[in-house]
Amino acid sequence: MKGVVVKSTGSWYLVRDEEGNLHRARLRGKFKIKGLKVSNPLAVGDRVEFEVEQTGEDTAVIFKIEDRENYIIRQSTHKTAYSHIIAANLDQALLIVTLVSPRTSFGFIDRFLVTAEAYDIPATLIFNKTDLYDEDVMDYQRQISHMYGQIGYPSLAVSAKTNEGVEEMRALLQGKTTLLSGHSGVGKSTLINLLVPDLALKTSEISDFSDKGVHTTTFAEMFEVDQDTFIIDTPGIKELGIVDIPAAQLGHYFPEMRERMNQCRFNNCTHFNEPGCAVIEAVRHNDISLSRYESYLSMLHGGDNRK
Ligand SMILES: Nc1nc2c(ncn2[C@@H]2O[C@H](COP(=O)(O)OP(=O)(O)OP(=O)(O)O)[C@@H](O)[C@H]2O)c(=O)[nH]1
Ligand SMILES: [Zn+2]
Repeated sequence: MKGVVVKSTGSWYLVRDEEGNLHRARLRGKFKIKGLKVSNPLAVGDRVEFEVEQTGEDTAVIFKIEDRENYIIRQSTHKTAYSHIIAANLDQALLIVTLVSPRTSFGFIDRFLVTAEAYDIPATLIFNKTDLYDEDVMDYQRQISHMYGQIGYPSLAVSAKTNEGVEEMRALLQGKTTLLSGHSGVGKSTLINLLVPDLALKTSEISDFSDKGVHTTTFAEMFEVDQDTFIIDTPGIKELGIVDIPAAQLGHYFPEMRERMNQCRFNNCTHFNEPGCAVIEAVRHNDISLSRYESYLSMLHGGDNRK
């Protein structure tokens, strides 16, 4: 049978078959990922082949993992330890942000976008809580959306309270597997509740299986919106684990810098204080937004990109 992993603990997995039934499964044999030490060989979103058999707690055995289109990992804070794959086979990532109550910082947004670039996952910004925006904040939101739109990140304004934009958000998700991310308090859970029918039921179905095992940390859960539409939630993960990006490479993950950097005088330009830097020139002329450039500098000098 074929299925998709909807929960991964590293020792056992929950697999949803094509008819929508859940199976608790283990992995047959050892699977290794080249050049990566991971604590879980299989992650939420992985497409697998499995057979059903009764082996103690687990009722299925996974014998094949299909090649991944992409995946995101969470790096361990200790250099020596293993990484954890958060999710695989994502079509897109939506970052939920708010301009009031709480206000999401540009630094946070831009680190998320750099991560999405690094993993090659299209990203969209969702501005939630528009019911709380006054005219000035509305204007500001439109300006920010315009700025991000110009560099290739679409956005959508929604309110989980008034339902404004929620149908458009549903349309964005349609037929795709989408990672939803956002700072605590932006309304991610409220939106997921609006978007996923019978969410409470699905959550309890999934946790029914979890209760059979010892307590294990999971990093992501996948919910079905409809037969070919899925949402991946990452509870407790504020930021995606960013890959280590050398200083000279960081600009590649800012699309508006990437398109200008071959005009810099030095080909190893870090766009900080080098003479003849095309990026700095573009910031001076407002062709690159100052807030994006500030995020870039803060990542460049932050050393540890995860901060
Ligand atoms: N006014 C307004 N309040 C909202 C909206 N969406 C969510 N909220 C409120 O914002 C608060 C946080 O919402 P949650 O859905 O719990 O936020 P979350 O992002 O899941 O946060 P964590 O559970 O901490 O990860 C709750 O009090 C919600 O009722 C909205 O569109 N407008
Ligand atoms: Zn430069």
